[in-house]
Amino acid sequence: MSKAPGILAPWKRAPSISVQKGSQTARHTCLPEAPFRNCLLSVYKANPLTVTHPWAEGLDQVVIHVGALSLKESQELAQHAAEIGADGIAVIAPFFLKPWSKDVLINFLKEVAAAAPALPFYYYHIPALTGVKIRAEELLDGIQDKIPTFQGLKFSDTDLLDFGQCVDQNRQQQFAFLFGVDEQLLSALVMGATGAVGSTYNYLGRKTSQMLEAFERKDFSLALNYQFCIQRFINFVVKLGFGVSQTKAIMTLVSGIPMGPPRLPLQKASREFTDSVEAKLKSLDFLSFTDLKDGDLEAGS
Ligand SMILES: CC(=O)N[C@@H]([C@@H](O)[C@H](O)[C@H](O)CO)[C@@H](O)CC(=O)C(=O)O
Repeated sequence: MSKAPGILAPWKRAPSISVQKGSQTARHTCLPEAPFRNCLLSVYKANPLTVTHPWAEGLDQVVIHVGALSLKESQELAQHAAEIGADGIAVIAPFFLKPWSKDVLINFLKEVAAAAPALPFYYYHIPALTGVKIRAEELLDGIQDKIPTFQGLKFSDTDLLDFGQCVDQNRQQQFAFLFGVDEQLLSALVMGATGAVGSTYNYLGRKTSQMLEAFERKDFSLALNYQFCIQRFINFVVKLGFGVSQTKAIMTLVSGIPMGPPRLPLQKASREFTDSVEAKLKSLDFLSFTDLKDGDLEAGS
């Protein structure tokens, strides 16, 4: 894995990218649907990512999310990911017709993984959105016997008991444990997270990098200060109402790159939201005035 500015040692085994946009530098794991969650399910098929896509340039690795509601569609996406040279695939649990037991979910994942047998496979655990609450710790028990390409887990849940047990019970494996609750990342690092994937790293990269550096230096008090600072921002936007549309609006605000409007059924974030966020980012010293770019806020919000 190549080195890049802002790379920190705990992120060794995770497939990762370094993102540098203006003053925002961060290294984080890349599941392309995270920065572009509209790609998840509905959009990917119509607009498949390619590893030569401008967004993928300079990335260390590209892991493509191929989850879908139908097994066949998921397998087709997995094959396509292999054909275009992805470094791995990730899959969420199907959530309309849900798997109700660990064995059923494993069988579904196994069939998807088998469609791209040369690619590392990641399970994307996000029960708040899928409604599939099978504990990750149970799922990981013996998973490589069923899915030999299993490489790791993206864990987007606040259950740190479950996350900790995933790490603790798999110490002999070289799995990637990628954490997805940005406001709790420090706790997950203590538990053994090897990487992170999250929406806020697209614009809070610098503060997150500083937290990771402090953690690496074992300056836990400073790391906690950074985590609290990040929490203050996330707490603020959660109270205003925070989701994919708002993420797009903030990314446009910070980067100046128009992210485009969200697709139905999502509604674009209001101008009032964007204005409040801009003021908050400045008051928390996340951004100076010059960091903010003149993006096309209409297109991006
Ligand atoms: C439920 C959810 O959206 N979680 C986010 C977090 O990054 C989240 O936005 C952040 O922790 C703020 O709560 C990620 O884990 C998932 C994500 O970014 C994605 O799939 O697009």
